[in-house]
Amino acid sequence: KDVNSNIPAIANYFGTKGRYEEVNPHLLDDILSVNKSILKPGCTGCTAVHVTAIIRHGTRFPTSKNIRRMQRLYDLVLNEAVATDTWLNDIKTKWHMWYTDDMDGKLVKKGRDDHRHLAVRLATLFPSLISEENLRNGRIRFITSSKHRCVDSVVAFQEGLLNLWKVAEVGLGHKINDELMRFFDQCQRFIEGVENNKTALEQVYLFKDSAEMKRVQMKMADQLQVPYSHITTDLVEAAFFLCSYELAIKSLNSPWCNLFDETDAQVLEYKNDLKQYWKRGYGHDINRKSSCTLFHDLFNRLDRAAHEIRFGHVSEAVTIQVGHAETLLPLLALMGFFRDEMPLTADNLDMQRGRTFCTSRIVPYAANLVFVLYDCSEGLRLQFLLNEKPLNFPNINHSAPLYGTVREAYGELLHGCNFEKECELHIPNHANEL
Ligand SMILES: O=P(O)(O)O[C@H]1[C@H](OP(=O)(O)O)[C@@H](OP(=O)(O)O)[C@H](O)[C@@H](O)[C@H]1OP(=O)(O)O
Repeated sequence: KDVNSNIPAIANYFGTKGRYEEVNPHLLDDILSVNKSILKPGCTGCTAVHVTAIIRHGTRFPTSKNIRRMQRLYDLVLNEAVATDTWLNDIKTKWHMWYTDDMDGKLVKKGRDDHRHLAVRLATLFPSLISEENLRNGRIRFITSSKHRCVDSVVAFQEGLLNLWKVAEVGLGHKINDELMRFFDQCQRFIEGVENNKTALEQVYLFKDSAEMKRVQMKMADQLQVPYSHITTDLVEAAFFLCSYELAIKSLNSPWCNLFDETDAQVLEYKNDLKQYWKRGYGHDINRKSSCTLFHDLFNRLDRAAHEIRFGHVSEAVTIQVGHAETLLPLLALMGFFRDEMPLTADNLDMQRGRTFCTSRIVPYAANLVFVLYDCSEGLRLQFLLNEKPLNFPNINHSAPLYGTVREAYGELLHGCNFEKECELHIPNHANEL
């Protein structure tokens, strides 16, 4: 059966729990296909001299928080739901709850394949940089978050390269660096002001009580023929996530998907986007300011390559950095990508249907930000690829502008964006404050 026909219509609305294939559907036919024409940075005599790739881990299991919710939903369906439809009967008699608490966000086999295949596609795009020779002579550096799903992803990425070149283990390593890949854990102002501050996600809570969400809850209760009060927003989300995980992990169009149509899915997608916007995106300045460390690290690498190429040799040809959706989103916001005119709020879903801050399109599993530095006849150029597709820097109308133009555009951040200053907690000293 054609694999594409087995994809639920709502698969494009799974937000940060979406498959990479939904963002790049051509990969469903050929997982290793690349489009080299995107690399023509619109100039002559260009040679790629450095690549930095900041990559989200691959497909993972649900976190324990969501596994518990899924178990509660499954129990409710088994004990209370009246099965009239075939799909509901399938949930009650054929499907079983196979997720267990110990899975807690760990990488799944599909997630390892996500990174193995991404490694091969990037090596195909940049054969002179992501090469066996550069791997052997230590010109490819691997950095990861300490979380198991990220460590397992970077190992899978390396396996993809070793398999491609039919090379036995060459003692590859990776450096764990949470200061870079989990910067949000070390930013006091973020921890106090957002992570541990319920009011920071007020719009998410308001949306949970919105008419749009109530409609989805009541529809689900009606389909299951259970009292409205038994279907909370958490259980609605658990059903939505079950559909997303069954597709992402097992490529199945699960019976759970029948609970939602595209209108319902757009409501649940917006709820997730509200969470990401207010916790990782433009909602609070500190969200993006906490990524200053990663921003400066990126441009320090690019600057070093730009300096070294003048002497004909770039010491670090490739940097592979593996993190989380919450690593990529704040950096994208700091650099001005996907900024809507209007903030995302609980009451403006209808006006935000065409929003640019849409995590389903930006950060699926294995999402990746790739920065390519070219040495061209007219100077150095920088190209940005998001999920293997070119994306212009904000307010720069060129697919690979001069590197100096990009540095100028980010001049204020390059000369500022001091992590310590941005993240320190301002403890009012009453004597001075008076
Ligand atoms: O809703 P869950 O518990 O899955 O949220 C996870 C994050 O998953 P996401 O919301 O991005 O789908 C997870 O991000 P990931 O990129 O590592 O998958 C994050 O690490 C984890 O802490 C949960 O985020 P939260 O903000 O703590 O809910």
